[in-house]
Amino acid sequence: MNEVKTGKIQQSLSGFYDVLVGDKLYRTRARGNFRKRDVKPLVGDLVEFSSNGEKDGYIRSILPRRNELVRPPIANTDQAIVVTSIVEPEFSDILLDKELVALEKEHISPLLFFSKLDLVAPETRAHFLTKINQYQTLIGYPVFLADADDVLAQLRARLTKKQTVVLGQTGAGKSTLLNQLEPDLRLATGEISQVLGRGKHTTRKVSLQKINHGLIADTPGFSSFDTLNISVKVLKNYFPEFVRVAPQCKYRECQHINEPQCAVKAGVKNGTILQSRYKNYVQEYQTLQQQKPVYRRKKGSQS
Ligand SMILES: Nc1nc2c(ncn2[C@@H]2O[C@H](COP(=O)(O)OP(=O)(O)OP(=O)(O)O)[C@@H](O)[C@H]2O)c(=O)[nH]1
Ligand SMILES: [Zn+2]
Repeated sequence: MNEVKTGKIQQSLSGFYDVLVGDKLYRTRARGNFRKRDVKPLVGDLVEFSSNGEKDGYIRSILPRRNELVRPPIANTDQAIVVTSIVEPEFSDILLDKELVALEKEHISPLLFFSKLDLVAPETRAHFLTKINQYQTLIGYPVFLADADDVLAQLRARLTKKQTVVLGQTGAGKSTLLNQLEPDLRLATGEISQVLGRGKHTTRKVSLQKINHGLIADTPGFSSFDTLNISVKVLKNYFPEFVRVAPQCKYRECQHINEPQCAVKAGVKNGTILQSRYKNYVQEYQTLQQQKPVYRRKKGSQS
């Protein structure tokens, strides 16, 4: 008998989609007519599928997505652990801030995890800690340090009933963290890297794994960040600390660039907004502005 079920795509493998329904996994395909419609099912998608067997089925529809990331390709993510190393690869606030903007745009909550603090001298560590902690105190992002007591328990507690992605530069320590969080996953990541060999991480597939009553996806690392696909006018909306003070700017549409009496610029001056965040905002603003010039229609020019 053909039965319609709803489940979540756990991984996709050459035309097949593994769909999780509770604890059960179904290997499904997308129907021909469905494939023509130009919507490709993504890992994380909630789908309706018909099944007349114990283990297989056909996807009939994708339920509306709450959000969608392009890199990694995944839908319906609640939160992201952004793994950033202090060295090897070297800390870059530009890269971090770009990642954060991409997440804010999709309403995905960032958790910031900093690795390799043990590899630097105490003075360097102290210098970085001041900066890192400001992401929590001045912006509000939860900060986790790889070498802090109890960091794994704290992170693990955050994973319950959530879909989490682990993001970060190649070599930042994503897989290392995941294996510490869930030692059962070690086998899976070990197998994959053996098959693909070193340095072929970019071809690695995204898949959701069960962890502490939630789901987590390790993702291929990146070595640089794509250009943000954002309209220049709304970039400011993805800096939460700007959004909080913006009502105090003189102009309602203040872009926090050249306008007088700007609360964001005042915040940078009095130390309540990180200087580097503002600098990265201005830089990104200019980049986006050059890419997509804003055409303003002159008043009265409509015909
Ligand atoms: N000393 C130290 N080494 C670390 C730490 N975290 C990760 N490493 C090492 O850094 C290297 C890269 O870590 P991975 O976990 O493979 O990094 P990744 O982010 O998964 O990298 P890709 O899969 O290539 O994207 C490994 O040799 C780890 O042992 C840390 O906190 N301290
Ligand atoms: Zn302003």
